[in-house]
Amino acid sequence: MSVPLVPLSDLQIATRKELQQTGGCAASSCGSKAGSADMDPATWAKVKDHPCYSEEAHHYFARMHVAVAPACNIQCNYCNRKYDCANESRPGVVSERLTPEQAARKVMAVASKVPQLSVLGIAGPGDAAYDWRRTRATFDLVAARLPDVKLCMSSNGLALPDHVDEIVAMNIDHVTITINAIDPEIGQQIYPWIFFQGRRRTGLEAATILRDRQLQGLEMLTARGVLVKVNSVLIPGINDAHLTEVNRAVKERGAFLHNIMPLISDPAHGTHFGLTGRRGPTAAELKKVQDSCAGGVNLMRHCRQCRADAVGLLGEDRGQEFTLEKLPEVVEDAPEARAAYRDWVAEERRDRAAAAANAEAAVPAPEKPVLFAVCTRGSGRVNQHFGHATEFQIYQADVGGIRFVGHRRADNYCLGGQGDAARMDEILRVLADVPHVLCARIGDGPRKRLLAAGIEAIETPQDYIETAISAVLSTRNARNGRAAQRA
Ligand SMILES: C[S@@+](CC[C@H](N)C(=O)[O-])C[C@H]1O[C@@H](n2cnc3c(N)ncnc32)[C@H](O)[C@@H]1O
Ligand code: SF4
Ligand code: SF4
Repeated sequence: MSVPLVPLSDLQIATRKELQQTGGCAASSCGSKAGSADMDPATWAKVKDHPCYSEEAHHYFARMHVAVAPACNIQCNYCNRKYDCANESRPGVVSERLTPEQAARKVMAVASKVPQLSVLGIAGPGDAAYDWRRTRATFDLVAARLPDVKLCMSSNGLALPDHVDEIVAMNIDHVTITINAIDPEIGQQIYPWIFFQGRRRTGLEAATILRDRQLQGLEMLTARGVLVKVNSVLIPGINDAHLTEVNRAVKERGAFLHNIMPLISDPAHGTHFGLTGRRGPTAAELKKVQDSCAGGVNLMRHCRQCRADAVGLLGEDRGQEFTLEKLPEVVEDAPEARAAYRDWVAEERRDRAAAAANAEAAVPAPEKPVLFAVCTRGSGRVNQHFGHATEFQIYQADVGGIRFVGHRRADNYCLGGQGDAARMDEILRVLADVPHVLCARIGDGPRKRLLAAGIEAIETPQDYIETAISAVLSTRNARNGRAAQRA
Protein backbone atom coordinates (compact mmCIF):
# COMPACT_ATOMS: atom_id res chain seq x y z
CA MET A 1 0.00 0.00 0.00
CA SER A 2 1.55 3.33 -0.86
CA VAL A 3 0.31 6.86 -0.47
CA PRO A 4 -1.10 8.31 -3.68
CA LEU A 5 1.26 10.43 -5.69
CA VAL A 6 0.58 14.12 -5.85
CA PRO A 7 -1.05 15.03 -9.17
CA LEU A 8 1.79 15.88 -11.50
CA SER A 9 1.79 17.18 -15.00
CA ASP A 10 1.55 14.47 -17.63
CA LEU A 11 5.21 14.78 -18.40
CA GLN A 12 6.15 14.35 -14.78
CA ILE A 13 3.90 11.37 -14.24
CA ALA A 14 5.48 9.76 -17.23
CA THR A 15 8.90 10.65 -16.06
CA ARG A 16 8.54 9.43 -12.48
CA LYS A 17 7.06 6.17 -13.54
CA GLU A 18 9.55 5.66 -16.31
CA LEU A 19 12.29 6.32 -13.83
CA GLN A 20 11.33 3.22 -11.96
CA GLN A 21 12.24 1.22 -15.05
CA THR A 22 15.92 1.87 -15.01
CA GLY A 23 16.86 -1.73 -15.32
CA GLY A 24 20.13 -3.25 -16.19
CA CYS A 25 22.01 -3.41 -12.92
CA ALA A 26 25.58 -4.28 -13.61
CA ALA A 27 26.49 -7.44 -11.76
CA SER A 28 28.35 -5.38 -9.20
CA SER A 29 25.52 -2.97 -8.65
CA CYS A 30 23.21 -2.66 -5.69
CA GLY A 31 23.81 -6.16 -4.42
CA SER A 32 21.16 -7.28 -6.87
CA LYS A 33 21.67 -11.00 -6.53
CA ALA A 34 23.61 -10.33 -3.47
CA GLY A 35 23.63 -11.94 -0.22
CA SER A 36 26.48 -12.82 1.99
CA ALA A 37 28.44 -14.24 -0.93
CA ASP A 38 29.78 -10.99 -2.34
CA MET A 39 30.95 -9.20 0.80
CA ASP A 40 33.01 -9.79 3.89
CA PRO A 41 31.13 -11.21 6.91
CA ALA A 42 31.47 -8.03 9.02
CA THR A 43 29.94 -5.88 6.29
CA TRP A 44 27.23 -8.43 5.55
CA ALA A 45 26.33 -8.44 9.26
CA LYS A 46 25.80 -4.69 9.05
CA VAL A 47 23.69 -4.67 5.90
CA LYS A 48 21.80 -7.95 5.94
CA ASP A 49 18.79 -6.46 7.74
CA HIS A 50 18.96 -3.01 6.14
CA PRO A 51 16.47 -2.67 3.28
CA CYS A 52 18.31 0.27 1.68
CA TYR A 53 21.89 -0.97 1.96
CA SER A 54 21.07 -4.43 0.58
CA GLU A 55 18.67 -4.99 -2.30
CA GLU A 56 18.20 -8.56 -1.11
CA ALA A 57 17.21 -7.36 2.37
CA HIS A 58 14.50 -5.11 0.97
CA HIS A 59 12.34 -8.13 0.24
CA TYR A 60 12.18 -8.88 3.96
CA PHE A 61 12.87 -5.85 6.12
CA ALA A 62 11.10 -2.58 6.79
CA ARG A 63 12.40 0.84 7.76
CA MET A 64 10.70 3.78 9.32
CA HIS A 65 11.53 7.48 9.37
CA VAL A 66 10.53 9.77 12.22
CA ALA A 67 10.10 13.46 11.46
CA VAL A 68 11.96 14.97 14.40
CA ALA A 69 14.53 17.15 12.61
CA PRO A 70 12.77 20.02 10.79
CA ALA A 71 15.65 22.54 10.80
CA CYS A 72 18.10 22.78 7.93
CA ASN A 73 21.28 24.80 7.48
CA ILE A 74 21.32 25.05 3.69
CA GLN A 75 18.89 25.60 0.85
CA CYS A 76 18.76 23.22 -2.11
CA ASN A 77 17.00 24.48 -5.20
CA TYR A 78 14.96 21.26 -5.38
CA CYS A 79 13.67 21.15 -1.81
CA ASN A 80 10.48 22.48 -0.26
CA ARG A 81 9.61 20.91 3.06
CA LYS A 82 5.97 20.39 4.06
CA TYR A 83 4.93 19.51 7.59
CA ASP A 84 1.23 18.66 7.32
CA CYS A 85 0.96 16.85 4.04
CA ALA A 86 -0.57 13.37 3.78
CA ASN A 87 -0.73 12.96 0.04
CA GLU A 88 2.64 13.77 -1.52
CA SER A 89 5.12 10.95 -1.85
CA ARG A 90 8.53 12.62 -1.96
CA PRO A 91 11.42 13.42 0.38
CA GLY A 92 11.00 16.34 2.78
CA VAL A 93 7.26 15.85 3.22
CA VAL A 94 5.59 14.70 6.46
CA SER A 95 2.12 14.55 8.03
CA GLU A 96 3.20 15.82 11.43
CA ARG A 97 6.35 16.82 13.26
CA LEU A 98 7.23 14.84 16.38
CA THR A 99 9.13 15.50 19.56
CA PRO A 100 11.78 12.90 20.43
CA GLU A 101 9.47 11.41 23.06
CA GLN A 102 6.56 11.16 20.61
CA ALA A 103 8.88 9.68 18.01
CA ALA A 104 10.14 7.02 20.42
CA ARG A 105 6.53 6.11 21.26
CA LYS A 106 5.76 5.84 17.55
CA VAL A 107 8.77 3.60 16.94
CA MET A 108 7.66 1.35 19.81
CA ALA A 109 4.15 1.18 18.36
CA VAL A 110 5.42 0.28 14.90
CA ALA A 111 7.92 -2.24 16.24
CA SER A 112 5.17 -4.00 18.17
CA LYS A 113 2.96 -4.28 15.05
CA VAL A 114 5.50 -4.69 12.24
CA PRO A 115 7.98 -7.48 12.99
CA GLN A 116 9.81 -6.68 9.75
CA LEU A 117 11.00 -3.39 11.26
CA SER A 118 14.78 -3.37 11.45
CA VAL A 119 15.86 0.25 10.88
CA LEU A 120 14.94 3.63 12.30
CA GLY A 121 16.10 6.47 10.06
CA ILE A 122 16.03 10.20 10.56
CA ALA A 123 15.80 11.89 7.16
CA GLY A 124 14.74 15.32 8.32
CA PRO A 125 12.36 16.57 7.06
CA GLY A 126 15.29 19.00 7.48
CA ASP A 127 18.79 17.88 8.40
CA ALA A 128 19.49 15.23 11.04
CA ALA A 129 23.06 16.42 11.71
CA TYR A 130 22.15 20.12 11.94
CA ASP A 131 19.10 19.45 14.14
CA TRP A 132 21.38 17.24 16.19
CA ARG A 133 19.89 17.79 19.66
CA ARG A 134 16.56 16.30 18.55
CA THR A 135 18.20 13.58 16.47
CA ARG A 136 20.41 12.48 19.35
CA ALA A 137 17.57 12.58 21.91
CA THR A 138 15.40 10.42 19.65
CA PHE A 139 18.13 7.87 18.98
CA ASP A 140 19.02 7.70 22.69
CA LEU A 141 15.42 6.95 23.65
CA VAL A 142 14.98 4.33 20.95
CA ALA A 143 18.35 2.65 21.54
CA ALA A 144 17.46 2.25 25.22
CA ARG A 145 14.03 0.75 24.45
CA LEU A 146 14.67 -1.18 21.23
CA PRO A 147 18.32 -2.23 21.11
CA ASP A 148 17.74 -4.55 18.14
CA VAL A 149 16.61 -1.73 15.81
CA LYS A 150 19.44 -0.23 13.75
CA LEU A 151 19.92 3.53 13.66
CA CYS A 152 20.43 5.38 10.40
CA MET A 153 20.53 9.09 9.49
CA SER A 154 20.92 11.34 6.50
CA SER A 155 22.48 14.75 6.15
CA ASN A 156 23.64 17.31 3.64
CA GLY A 157 27.02 16.97 5.38
CA LEU A 158 27.63 20.54 6.47
CA ALA A 159 27.28 19.85 10.22
CA LEU A 160 28.39 16.22 10.02
CA PRO A 161 32.08 16.50 11.00
CA ASP A 162 31.03 18.02 14.34
CA HIS A 163 29.16 14.87 15.36
CA VAL A 164 31.28 11.97 14.14
CA ASP A 165 32.50 10.95 17.61
CA GLU A 166 28.95 10.83 18.93
CA ILE A 167 27.67 9.00 15.86
CA VAL A 168 30.26 6.29 16.39
CA ALA A 169 29.65 6.16 20.16
CA MET A 170 25.90 5.83 19.57
CA ASN A 171 26.38 2.87 17.18
CA ILE A 172 24.85 4.66 14.23
CA ASP A 173 26.27 2.31 11.63
CA HIS A 174 24.65 3.82 8.54
CA VAL A 175 24.92 7.44 7.45
CA THR A 176 23.78 8.97 4.18
CA ILE A 177 25.38 12.16 2.85
CA THR A 178 23.85 13.98 -0.10
CA ILE A 179 26.65 15.10 -2.41
CA ASN A 180 25.47 16.57 -5.69
CA ALA A 181 28.72 18.17 -6.84
CA ILE A 182 32.45 18.12 -6.22
CA ASP A 183 33.04 21.14 -8.42
CA PRO A 184 31.84 24.32 -6.62
CA GLU A 185 31.05 25.95 -9.99
CA ILE A 186 28.37 23.28 -10.34
CA GLY A 187 27.47 23.27 -6.65
CA GLN A 188 26.60 26.95 -6.69
CA GLN A 189 23.87 26.28 -9.25
CA ILE A 190 22.22 23.86 -6.79
CA TYR A 191 22.68 25.64 -3.45
CA PRO A 192 21.66 29.32 -3.28
CA TRP A 193 22.98 29.62 0.28
CA ILE A 194 24.34 27.82 3.31
CA PHE A 195 24.39 28.88 6.95
CA PHE A 196 27.82 28.20 8.46
CA GLN A 197 29.56 29.43 11.60
CA GLY A 198 26.87 32.00 12.30
CA ARG A 199 26.77 33.53 8.82
CA ARG A 200 24.84 33.01 5.62
CA ARG A 201 27.19 32.35 2.67
CA THR A 202 26.40 32.25 -1.02
CA GLY A 203 27.97 31.50 -4.40
CA LEU A 204 31.31 29.78 -4.79
CA GLU A 205 32.21 30.29 -1.15
CA ALA A 206 29.08 28.41 0.00
CA ALA A 207 29.53 25.58 -2.50
CA THR A 208 33.22 25.17 -1.60
CA ILE A 209 32.62 25.05 2.17
CA LEU A 210 29.77 22.57 1.71
CA ARG A 211 31.83 20.31 -0.57
CA ASP A 212 34.80 20.34 1.81
CA ARG A 213 32.66 19.52 4.84
CA GLN A 214 30.85 16.71 2.99
CA LEU A 215 34.10 15.03 1.96
CA GLN A 216 35.60 15.56 5.39
CA GLY A 217 32.58 13.94 7.06
CA LEU A 218 32.71 11.06 4.60
CA GLU A 219 36.40 10.41 5.30
CA MET A 220 35.95 10.66 9.06
CA LEU A 221 33.02 8.24 9.11
CA THR A 222 34.49 5.61 6.82
CA ALA A 223 37.77 5.73 8.78
CA ARG A 224 35.73 4.76 11.85
CA GLY A 225 33.94 1.88 10.13
CA VAL A 226 30.57 3.57 9.55
CA LEU A 227 28.93 2.55 6.27
CA VAL A 228 28.24 5.66 4.21
CA LYS A 229 25.77 5.87 1.38
CA VAL A 230 26.08 8.91 -0.85
CA ASN A 231 22.90 10.31 -2.38
CA SER A 232 23.20 12.41 -5.52
CA VAL A 233 20.21 14.08 -7.15
CA LEU A 234 20.57 13.92 -10.92
CA ILE A 235 19.69 17.37 -12.24
CA PRO A 236 19.71 17.45 -16.05
CA GLY A 237 21.76 20.29 -17.47
CA ILE A 238 23.53 20.89 -14.16
CA ASN A 239 25.29 17.83 -12.76
CA ASP A 240 24.48 15.01 -15.22
CA ALA A 241 27.92 14.94 -16.80
CA HIS A 242 29.56 15.51 -13.42
CA LEU A 243 28.24 12.59 -11.36
CA THR A 244 30.92 10.17 -12.56
CA GLU A 245 33.40 12.54 -10.94
CA VAL A 246 31.33 12.52 -7.75
CA ASN A 247 31.28 8.71 -7.87
CA ARG A 248 35.08 8.62 -8.24
CA ALA A 249 35.65 11.11 -5.42
CA VAL A 250 33.40 9.29 -2.95
CA LYS A 251 34.88 5.92 -3.88
CA GLU A 252 38.35 7.21 -3.01
CA ARG A 253 37.01 8.16 0.41
CA GLY A 254 35.43 4.80 1.15
CA ALA A 255 31.70 5.30 0.39
CA PHE A 256 29.80 1.99 0.46
CA LEU A 257 26.96 2.79 -1.93
CA HIS A 258 26.04 5.54 -4.39
CA ASN A 259 22.35 6.31 -4.82
CA ILE A 260 21.90 8.43 -7.96
CA MET A 261 18.28 9.59 -7.72
CA PRO A 262 16.17 11.47 -10.23
CA LEU A 263 15.29 15.08 -9.52
CA ILE A 264 11.59 15.29 -8.59
CA SER A 265 10.43 18.60 -9.95
CA ASP A 266 6.96 20.00 -10.31
CA PRO A 267 5.70 23.58 -10.08
CA ALA A 268 3.07 22.36 -7.58
CA HIS A 269 5.84 21.49 -5.12
CA GLY A 270 6.95 25.12 -5.00
CA THR A 271 10.68 24.45 -5.33
CA HIS A 272 12.96 26.81 -7.20
CA PHE A 273 13.68 24.20 -9.85
CA GLY A 274 9.99 23.28 -10.14
CA LEU A 275 8.93 26.91 -10.53
CA THR A 276 11.63 27.72 -13.07
CA GLY A 277 10.92 24.72 -15.32
CA ARG A 278 13.94 22.59 -14.49
CA ARG A 279 12.75 19.09 -15.39
CA GLY A 280 13.68 15.74 -13.87
CA PRO A 281 15.65 13.25 -15.99
CA THR A 282 14.05 10.66 -18.24
CA ALA A 283 14.56 6.99 -17.44
CA ALA A 284 17.11 6.74 -20.24
CA GLU A 285 19.04 9.76 -18.94
CA LEU A 286 19.17 8.34 -15.43
CA LYS A 287 20.26 4.92 -16.67
CA LYS A 288 22.98 6.48 -18.82
CA VAL A 289 24.45 8.31 -15.84
CA GLN A 290 24.19 5.26 -13.60
CA ASP A 291 25.83 3.08 -16.24
CA SER A 292 28.62 5.63 -16.69
CA CYS A 293 29.52 4.98 -13.02
CA ALA A 294 30.09 1.24 -13.62
CA GLY A 295 33.22 0.05 -11.88
CA GLY A 296 32.98 2.77 -9.24
CA VAL A 297 31.08 2.69 -5.97
CA ASN A 298 28.23 0.16 -6.11
CA LEU A 299 24.97 1.76 -7.12
CA MET A 300 21.70 1.58 -5.27
CA ARG A 301 18.86 1.10 -7.74
CA HIS A 302 15.97 0.21 -5.47
CA CYS A 303 15.50 3.57 -3.73
CA ARG A 304 11.83 4.67 -3.58
CA GLN A 305 12.58 8.32 -2.64
CA CYS A 306 10.53 8.07 0.52
CA ARG A 307 8.79 10.65 2.64
CA ALA A 308 10.48 11.76 5.85
CA ASP A 309 7.85 9.83 7.84
CA ALA A 310 7.61 6.65 5.74
CA VAL A 311 6.83 3.36 7.52
CA GLY A 312 6.98 -0.19 6.16
CA LEU A 313 8.67 -2.19 3.45
CA LEU A 314 10.14 -0.05 0.67
CA GLY A 315 7.37 0.53 -1.84
CA GLU A 316 4.63 0.50 0.76
CA ASP A 317 3.83 3.32 3.16
CA ARG A 318 1.93 2.48 6.32
CA GLY A 319 2.54 5.91 7.86
CA GLN A 320 -1.16 6.74 8.10
CA GLU A 321 -1.70 3.71 10.38
CA PHE A 322 0.61 5.26 12.96
CA THR A 323 -0.31 8.92 13.23
CA LEU A 324 -0.01 10.54 16.68
CA GLU A 325 -3.72 10.37 17.40
CA LYS A 326 -3.70 6.63 16.74
CA LEU A 327 -0.75 5.88 19.03
CA PRO A 328 -1.54 4.25 22.36
CA GLU A 329 -0.19 6.08 25.43
CA VAL A 330 1.71 3.02 26.57
CA VAL A 331 3.11 0.49 24.14
CA GLU A 332 4.27 -2.97 25.09
CA ASP A 333 7.21 -4.10 23.02
CA ALA A 334 7.13 -7.51 21.34
CA PRO A 335 10.81 -8.33 20.74
CA GLU A 336 10.04 -12.06 20.47
CA ALA A 337 7.98 -11.44 17.33
CA ARG A 338 10.89 -9.60 15.68
CA ALA A 339 13.37 -12.27 16.78
CA ALA A 340 11.09 -15.02 15.44
CA TYR A 341 10.68 -13.12 12.18
CA ARG A 342 14.46 -12.81 11.80
CA ASP A 343 14.90 -16.54 12.40
CA TRP A 344 12.28 -17.18 9.75
CA VAL A 345 14.09 -14.84 7.33
CA ALA A 346 17.38 -16.65 7.91
CA GLU A 347 15.74 -19.94 6.86
CA GLU A 348 13.82 -18.34 4.05
CA ARG A 349 17.02 -16.81 2.68
CA ARG A 350 18.76 -20.18 2.62
CA ASP A 351 15.74 -21.71 0.89
CA ARG A 352 15.43 -18.91 -1.62
CA ALA A 353 19.15 -18.96 -2.46
CA ALA A 354 18.96 -22.72 -3.09
CA ALA A 355 15.75 -22.31 -5.12
CA ALA A 356 17.31 -19.52 -7.18
CA ALA A 357 20.41 -21.60 -7.92
CA ASN A 358 18.22 -24.54 -8.98
CA ALA A 359 16.01 -22.27 -11.06
CA GLU A 360 18.97 -20.82 -12.93
CA ALA A 361 20.48 -24.25 -13.50
CA ALA A 362 17.18 -25.65 -14.77
CA VAL A 363 16.97 -23.58 -17.95
CA PRO A 364 19.52 -22.29 -20.43
CA ALA A 365 19.95 -18.53 -20.14
CA PRO A 366 18.11 -16.64 -22.87
CA GLU A 367 20.40 -15.12 -25.48
CA LYS A 368 18.59 -11.80 -25.31
CA PRO A 369 17.51 -10.32 -21.96
CA VAL A 370 13.89 -11.09 -21.03
CA LEU A 371 12.01 -8.86 -18.58
CA PHE A 372 9.41 -9.95 -16.02
CA ALA A 373 7.09 -7.75 -13.96
CA VAL A 374 6.47 -9.32 -10.58
CA CYS A 375 3.57 -8.59 -8.20
CA THR A 376 4.97 -9.09 -4.72
CA ARG A 377 4.30 -8.04 -1.16
CA GLY A 378 7.83 -9.08 -0.18
CA SER A 379 9.67 -12.23 0.92
CA GLY A 380 11.04 -12.76 -2.59
CA ARG A 381 7.82 -14.48 -3.63
CA VAL A 382 5.07 -13.95 -6.17
CA ASN A 383 2.37 -13.29 -3.61
CA GLN A 384 0.23 -10.35 -4.72
CA HIS A 385 -2.96 -10.07 -6.73
CA PHE A 386 -2.40 -8.18 -9.98
CA GLY A 387 -5.21 -5.76 -9.13
CA HIS A 388 -3.60 -4.78 -5.83
CA ALA A 389 -0.10 -4.03 -7.11
CA THR A 390 0.96 -0.38 -6.86
CA GLU A 391 4.39 -1.21 -8.19
CA PHE A 392 5.91 -4.03 -10.20
CA GLN A 393 9.34 -5.37 -9.37
CA ILE A 394 11.21 -5.83 -12.61
CA TYR A 395 13.46 -8.86 -13.05
CA GLN A 396 15.71 -9.62 -15.96
CA ALA A 397 16.84 -13.06 -17.15
CA ASP A 398 19.94 -13.10 -19.31
CA VAL A 399 23.36 -14.70 -19.53
CA GLY A 400 24.16 -13.25 -16.12
CA GLY A 401 21.25 -15.14 -14.51
CA ILE A 402 17.97 -13.92 -13.04
CA ARG A 403 18.11 -10.67 -11.11
CA PHE A 404 16.21 -7.65 -9.85
CA VAL A 405 16.81 -4.61 -12.07
CA GLY A 406 14.37 -2.00 -10.79
CA HIS A 407 10.74 -1.26 -10.10
CA ARG A 408 7.96 0.57 -11.89
CA ARG A 409 5.11 2.31 -10.21
CA ALA A 410 1.52 2.34 -11.38
CA ASP A 411 -1.63 2.82 -9.36
CA ASN A 412 -3.42 -0.44 -8.49
CA TYR A 413 -5.89 -1.56 -11.16
CA CYS A 414 -8.55 -2.82 -8.77
CA LEU A 415 -10.51 -0.24 -6.78
CA GLY A 416 -13.13 -1.58 -4.37
CA GLY A 417 -13.64 -4.69 -6.48
CA GLN A 418 -13.92 -2.79 -9.77
CA GLY A 419 -11.25 -2.47 -12.46
CA ASP A 420 -10.25 1.06 -13.42
CA ALA A 421 -9.78 1.51 -17.19
CA ALA A 422 -7.55 4.58 -16.95
CA ARG A 423 -5.26 2.81 -14.52
CA MET A 424 -5.07 -0.16 -16.87
CA ASP A 425 -3.98 2.16 -19.70
CA GLU A 426 -1.21 3.44 -17.47
CA ILE A 427 -0.12 -0.08 -16.48
CA LEU A 428 0.05 -1.06 -20.15
CA ARG A 429 2.19 2.00 -20.86
CA VAL A 430 4.51 1.35 -17.93
CA LEU A 431 4.95 -2.34 -18.87
CA ALA A 432 5.12 -1.79 -22.63
CA ASP A 433 8.48 -3.57 -23.01
CA VAL A 434 7.79 -6.37 -20.50
CA PRO A 435 6.41 -9.58 -22.06
CA HIS A 436 5.49 -11.41 -18.83
CA VAL A 437 3.65 -10.45 -15.65
CA LEU A 438 3.84 -12.83 -12.68
CA CYS A 439 1.14 -12.55 -10.04
CA ALA A 440 -0.70 -14.58 -7.42
CA ARG A 441 -4.07 -14.04 -9.14
CA ILE A 442 -5.54 -12.03 -11.99
CA GLY A 443 -9.09 -11.61 -13.29
CA ASP A 444 -10.14 -12.54 -16.83
CA GLY A 445 -10.72 -8.92 -17.86
CA PRO A 446 -7.25 -7.57 -17.07
CA ARG A 447 -5.63 -10.78 -18.33
CA LYS A 448 -7.26 -10.26 -21.74
CA ARG A 449 -6.29 -6.58 -21.86
CA LEU A 450 -2.69 -7.48 -21.09
CA LEU A 451 -2.68 -10.22 -23.70
CA ALA A 452 -4.08 -7.87 -26.34
CA ALA A 453 -1.07 -5.64 -25.62
CA GLY A 454 1.32 -8.59 -26.02
CA ILE A 455 1.82 -9.17 -22.28
CA GLU A 456 1.24 -12.64 -20.88
CA ALA A 457 -0.03 -12.82 -17.27
CA ILE A 458 0.93 -15.95 -15.36
CA GLU A 459 -0.38 -16.99 -11.95
CA THR A 460 2.33 -18.56 -9.79
CA PRO A 461 1.01 -18.04 -6.27
CA GLN A 462 3.66 -18.18 -3.54
CA ASP A 463 6.48 -19.36 -5.81
CA TYR A 464 9.89 -17.85 -5.29
CA ILE A 465 10.38 -15.22 -7.98
CA GLU A 466 13.36 -16.99 -9.56
CA THR A 467 11.51 -20.34 -9.58
CA ALA A 468 8.51 -18.78 -11.30
CA ILE A 469 10.72 -17.06 -13.89
CA SER A 470 12.61 -20.25 -14.62
CA ALA A 471 9.31 -22.09 -15.23
CA VAL A 472 8.16 -19.39 -17.66
CA LEU A 473 11.49 -19.51 -19.49
CA SER A 474 11.19 -23.25 -19.78
CA THR A 475 7.68 -22.96 -21.29
CA ARG A 476 8.94 -20.22 -23.61
CA ASN A 477 11.82 -22.39 -24.78
CA ALA A 478 9.48 -25.31 -25.46
CA ARG A 479 7.08 -23.04 -27.35
CA ASN A 480 9.88 -21.50 -29.39
CA GLY A 481 11.29 -24.97 -30.09
CA ARG A 482 7.92 -26.18 -31.43
CA ALA A 483 7.57 -23.04 -33.54
CA ALA A 484 11.07 -23.58 -34.98
CA GLN A 485 10.21 -27.20 -35.85
CA ARG A 486 7.04 -26.12 -37.63
CA ALA A 487 8.91 -23.46 -39.62
C1 LIG B 1 14.72 15.60 2.49
S1 LIG B 1 16.39 15.17 2.48
C2 LIG B 1 16.74 15.06 4.20
C3 LIG B 1 18.18 14.77 4.53
C4 LIG B 1 19.19 15.88 4.31
N1 LIG B 1 18.71 17.17 4.60
C5 LIG B 1 19.76 15.81 2.90
O1 LIG B 1 19.47 16.67 2.10
O2 LIG B 1 20.50 14.87 2.64
C6 LIG B 1 16.47 13.47 1.95
C7 LIG B 1 16.95 13.27 0.52
O3 LIG B 1 15.96 13.72 -0.36
C8 LIG B 1 16.57 14.36 -1.44
N2 LIG B 1 15.61 15.25 -2.07
C9 LIG B 1 14.96 16.28 -1.52
N3 LIG B 1 14.17 16.89 -2.44
C10 LIG B 1 14.33 16.21 -3.60
C11 LIG B 1 13.80 16.35 -4.91
N4 LIG B 1 12.96 17.32 -5.22
N5 LIG B 1 14.18 15.48 -5.86
C12 LIG B 1 15.04 14.46 -5.56
N6 LIG B 1 15.59 14.30 -4.34
C13 LIG B 1 15.24 15.15 -3.37
C14 LIG B 1 17.74 15.07 -0.79
O4 LIG B 1 18.71 15.43 -1.72
C15 LIG B 1 18.23 14.02 0.16
O5 LIG B 1 19.13 13.15 -0.50
S1 SF4 C 1 19.68 19.80 2.77
FE1 SF4 C 1 17.98 18.35 2.73
S2 SF4 C 1 16.37 19.31 3.94
FE2 SF4 C 1 17.91 20.90 3.54
S3 SF4 C 1 17.16 21.97 1.76
FE3 SF4 C 1 18.50 20.34 1.01
S4 SF4 C 1 17.20 18.55 0.66
FE4 SF4 C 1 16.02 20.02 1.89
S1 SF4 D 1 14.60 7.18 0.42
FE1 SF4 D 1 15.73 5.47 -0.53
S2 SF4 D 1 17.43 5.14 0.87
FE2 SF4 D 1 15.91 6.37 2.01
S3 SF4 D 1 14.59 4.91 3.10
FE3 SF4 D 1 13.63 5.28 1.12
S4 SF4 D 1 14.46 3.66 -0.20
FE4 SF4 D 1 15.81 3.78 1.58
